[in-house]
Amino acid sequence: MGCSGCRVRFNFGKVLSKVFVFLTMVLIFTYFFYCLTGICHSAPRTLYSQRQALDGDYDVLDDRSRVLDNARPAPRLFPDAPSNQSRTGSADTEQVDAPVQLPSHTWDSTKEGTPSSGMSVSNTFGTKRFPQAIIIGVKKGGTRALLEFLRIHPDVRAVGAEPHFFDRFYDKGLEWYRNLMPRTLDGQITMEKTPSYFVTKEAPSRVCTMNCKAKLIVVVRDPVTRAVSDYTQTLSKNPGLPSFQSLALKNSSTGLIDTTWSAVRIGLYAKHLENWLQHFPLSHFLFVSGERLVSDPAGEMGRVQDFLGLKRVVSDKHFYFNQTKGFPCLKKPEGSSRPRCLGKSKGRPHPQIPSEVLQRLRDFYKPFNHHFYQMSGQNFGWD
Ligand SMILES: Nc1ncnc2c1ncn2[C@@H]1O[C@H](COP(=O)(O)OS(=O)(=O)O)[C@@H](OP(=O)(O)O)[C@H]1O
Repeated sequence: MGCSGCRVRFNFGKVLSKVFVFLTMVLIFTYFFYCLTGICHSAPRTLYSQRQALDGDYDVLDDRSRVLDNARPAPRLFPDAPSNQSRTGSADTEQVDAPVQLPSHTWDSTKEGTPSSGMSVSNTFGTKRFPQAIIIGVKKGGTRALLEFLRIHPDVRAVGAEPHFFDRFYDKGLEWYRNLMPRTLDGQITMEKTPSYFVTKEAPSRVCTMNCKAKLIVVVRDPVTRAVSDYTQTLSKNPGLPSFQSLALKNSSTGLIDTTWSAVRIGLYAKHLENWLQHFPLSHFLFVSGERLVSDPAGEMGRVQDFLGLKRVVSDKHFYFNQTKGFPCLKKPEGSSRPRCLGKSKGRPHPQIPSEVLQRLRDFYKPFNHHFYQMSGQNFGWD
């Protein structure tokens, strides 16, 4: 009697250990399945993203908005949106920024999009494709605002951080680049923005090697204000920087402009555009006014959506003017807790620059601006 009780307990123990082994195998199998479909890749922060966080133009909010973008459910598609080219899929490489304290009015996607909590199954659907449209410039033109406004569109998926593939990381190869892209479904557009492409000599031929049909967006802003904005950004990281005028002028008595200073050189839009036009026809470009993106974001977004062949989804109902920020911000999306403005690194107050220095720069840019108006067929009214 006692012995048969032992046997029952013994058998029960065996069954229990078998169940345990079975469950462990199910767990391991499930883990590998998710790894194969890409989810495990989301957690670690790559060396590359850390490098970007240290980079001059990098906005820490950007990566987290990318996490949100990759985590949101698959959006509804519009049949009239352009179709994608590449169809091959590969593993995800999410980039996750360390949490930082954010002011309540800034873009904050940490709550909704942490890799542990927010990874929806939509992440496993779709295909990583090369971008069909790229915001190639210009630095300090308003490129971040444009990309974030575009990301509201259900048919646009974009890399949050700047990949810098066609200028800095080209030797990593096209597959590396495609792996950075979010997955898209048919009819969705893949996008990225790296404003330094516009002034990179090799970028046009490299972009053409990837996709000669790519649509190219350039956000342009008065080159004088742009130069001051560029200087303000550098100054914020290096408070010991010499004055704007000492960098902009070769010699204060002659008043000659130093075109070797990147803050000045980037504003020679006609010169950079000439380089791009050797590889792409003008019809592939859309020039967005950085000024109108602030004064009339919905109007400018209408042009951008038309250019991309998208239905006009982003409209004036998405924006409001935030008096504190001094810029348009996105209205509180349904189901979200707060409205969204760009971070502190966008819309910084500019230092006072002597008016004669600004005037000297204006005179210097005038012929280049006019040449650019002729080339682009648009008068931006900077002078
Ligand atoms: N909605 C909104 N919110 C905040 N800022 C806005 C917005 N729209 C355009 N801008 C202008 O964008 C300027 C920064 O440009 P970029 O995003 O291209 O800068 S960067 O090259 O990525 O560093 C930034 O320049 P500064 O004002 O000099 O900081 C802004 O003037």
